[in-house]
Amino acid sequence: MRNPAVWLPIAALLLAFIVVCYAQLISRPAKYLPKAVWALIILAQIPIGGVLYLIIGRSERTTAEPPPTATPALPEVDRPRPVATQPPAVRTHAITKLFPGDVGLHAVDLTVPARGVYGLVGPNGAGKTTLLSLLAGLRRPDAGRLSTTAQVMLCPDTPAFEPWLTAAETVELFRRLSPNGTTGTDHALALAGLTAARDRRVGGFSRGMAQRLGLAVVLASGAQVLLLDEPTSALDPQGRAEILNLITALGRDHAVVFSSHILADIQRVADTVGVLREGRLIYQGPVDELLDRHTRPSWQLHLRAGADRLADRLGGLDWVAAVRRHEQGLRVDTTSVHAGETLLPAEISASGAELIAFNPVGADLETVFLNLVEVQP
Ligand SMILES: Nc1ncnc2c1ncn2[C@@H]1O[C@H](COP(=O)(O)OP(=O)(O)OP(=O)(O)O)[C@@H](O)[C@H]1O
Repeated sequence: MRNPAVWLPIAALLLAFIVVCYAQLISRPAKYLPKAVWALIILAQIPIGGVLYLIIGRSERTTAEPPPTATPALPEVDRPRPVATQPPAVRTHAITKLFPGDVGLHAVDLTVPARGVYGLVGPNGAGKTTLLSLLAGLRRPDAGRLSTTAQVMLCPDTPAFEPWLTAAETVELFRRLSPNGTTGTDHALALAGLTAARDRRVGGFSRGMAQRLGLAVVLASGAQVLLLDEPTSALDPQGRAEILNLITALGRDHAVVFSSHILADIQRVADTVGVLREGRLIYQGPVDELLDRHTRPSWQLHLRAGADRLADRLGGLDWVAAVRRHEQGLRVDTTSVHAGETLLPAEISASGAELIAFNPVGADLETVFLNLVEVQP
């Protein structure tokens, strides 16, 4: 090896290999570790470090980077509105992921605004979790493309952490893995409502506390796109209200994608909604627009007696769209407000039903969702 004719070409090859690795590191997002750490590994473990980086550490240009860190500002704010002038934070083009039985996702075109809360809804098995895992880069699509302009962080519905770490150590770990960390661990824990549990081991956490810890980790990561898979599913009513307020505030500075079965929560905090059914996105747009477009005039009738008689009578009328029984009486959908206001009282009177109260029903996402999911072919 003392002969320069032997080691010089080898050294030149290794140098060229390192240059190639660094060029890739600069031009692409890195996976699993921050870029600075990969840079050290490439240099310290020639050439194994470079090979390792090229195989597992190099990310596609279109997928999200691992979580960085920054302090999310969380002022008390009104419901956020999407910023139309900024490019979307995430966009998918005909993204497809199929599992045996032709289930999964079929050519979904999702557009998540740069700021605001995007509510993702759909019945069980509609593909919400699959879509979120594709957005987070945890799964590769079978077809289609995904583009993001910002870093993405996913909080699964049942986050799992090392049981022997405390809550503070867990958040601190994620914070330190992020290269530009400025978010205080205690601040993130406080926002997620875990200050009192900061020094408790995570192994003893309830499901609701684990969900809160997942949110604290997401906050400490500083990612700009936050994917929250059913973040309130294990929380009590007070906890739900707290987390919904937090999500609302986060939507001012972040793109938050929030999946839930609790449609009242989505209606409360989301400004954009995407409805998935059997792996297809059947609606995407402002929540208010969805409510306006799909809500029929509806009336709540509180009856002391005669509900069945009245329901039979209304069933055959062409201005009545639907009649549903409930404990206290009937809910009647009409084809127009005018019909409900003028014709319905006359029918109630003619049927002999004993009316206690007659109220118009406000537009609610749950009813619209059920109509969309059941009625659409
Ligand atoms: N790893 C997998 N292997 C096979 N099938 C899968 C896999 N992951 C998801 N699926 C199927 O893909 C479809 C979508 O599942 P997904 O979990 O994304 O739905 P979801 O909308 O999140 O449901 P839920 O509301 O019940 O959580 C389902 O039919 C599911 O059975």
